[in-house]
Amino acid sequence: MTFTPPPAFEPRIVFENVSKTFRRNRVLDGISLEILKGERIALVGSNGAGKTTLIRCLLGEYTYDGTVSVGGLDPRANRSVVLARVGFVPQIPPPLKMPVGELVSFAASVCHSDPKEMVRVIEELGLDFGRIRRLPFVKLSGGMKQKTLIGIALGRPSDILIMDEPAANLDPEARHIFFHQLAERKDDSVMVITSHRLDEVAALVNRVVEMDMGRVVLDDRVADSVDMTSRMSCDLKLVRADEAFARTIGEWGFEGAGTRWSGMVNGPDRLRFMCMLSRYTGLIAGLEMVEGKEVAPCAPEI
Ligand SMILES: Nc1ncnc2c1ncn2[C@@H]1O[C@H](COP(=O)(O)OP(=O)(O)OP(=O)(O)O)[C@@H](O)[C@H]1O
Repeated sequence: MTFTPPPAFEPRIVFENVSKTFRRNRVLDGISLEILKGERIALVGSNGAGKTTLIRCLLGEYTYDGTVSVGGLDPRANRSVVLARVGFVPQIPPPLKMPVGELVSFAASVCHSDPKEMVRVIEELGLDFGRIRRLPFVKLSGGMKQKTLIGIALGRPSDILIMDEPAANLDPEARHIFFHQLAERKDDSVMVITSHRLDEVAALVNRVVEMDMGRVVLDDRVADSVDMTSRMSCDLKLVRADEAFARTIGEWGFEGAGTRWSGMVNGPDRLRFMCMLSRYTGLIAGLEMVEGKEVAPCAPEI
């Protein structure tokens, strides 16, 4: 079977003075933002800052005041065209009862793409599609749902990729593979990834937009230096053994005992790792981190 994807459109998103009010609650307050081809945006902010609402506006799900343009189109008036070209991983998986196999076929038909490619991404993330394809989507674990939704979003042609807290439920190996998959599509599209923690996504992006109470409070370009596919080999020496540290470093997949520990950290996880280490500053007697491309087991998610 051949698949003819809808014509590509310009990977560009523009918000002009966009406001959104739920009853009397002003959730977006005059947002203006232009996102261009090649930009990978971390949309960060505390709970309730308005990140998901902004995304729902650009997907054409909500009415709003102001103007939103996605690939030159009004997403409200052109929802099906926009959704056919925008890959989306939602924060909360929809409670769908349909079997996983049907969901993938349905999603592929909506965006005129080959379901096999979605299955390939899902399996790359570590799911055995043959075993889950007859299960109702709603019965999958949180991580399995997220892997399925990532597969659907990445396993299709798209000019714009929107991900709302996509890595929250992924196991460590899947996180590493997911970073690889994002690295592959790095340059010619637009990516928006939301998180309430910048350290989670800092290494994946080249621009940070922070929201607070429905406004953009920071818009910064960041150095595009971290190799998303790299891993760092790390050796740690402590001044003394510590039970709490041993537990935490064990959760990162490190091996060792007492005062000596070693393990691998995903390149994009390095900031999170250092944040964790900073809690134990007084204990650290020595630290060596060396970037490499090893394929050894990596540091698990905390
Ligand atoms: N459908 C809705 N009806 C009414 N209020 C809503 C609706 N969706 C969001 N809100 C409110 O809008 C505000 C912003 O919510 P939003 O989900 O956009 O924040 P967020 O930045 O994505 O937060 P989080 O990091 O917790 O996901 C919150 O006060 C929320 O209660």
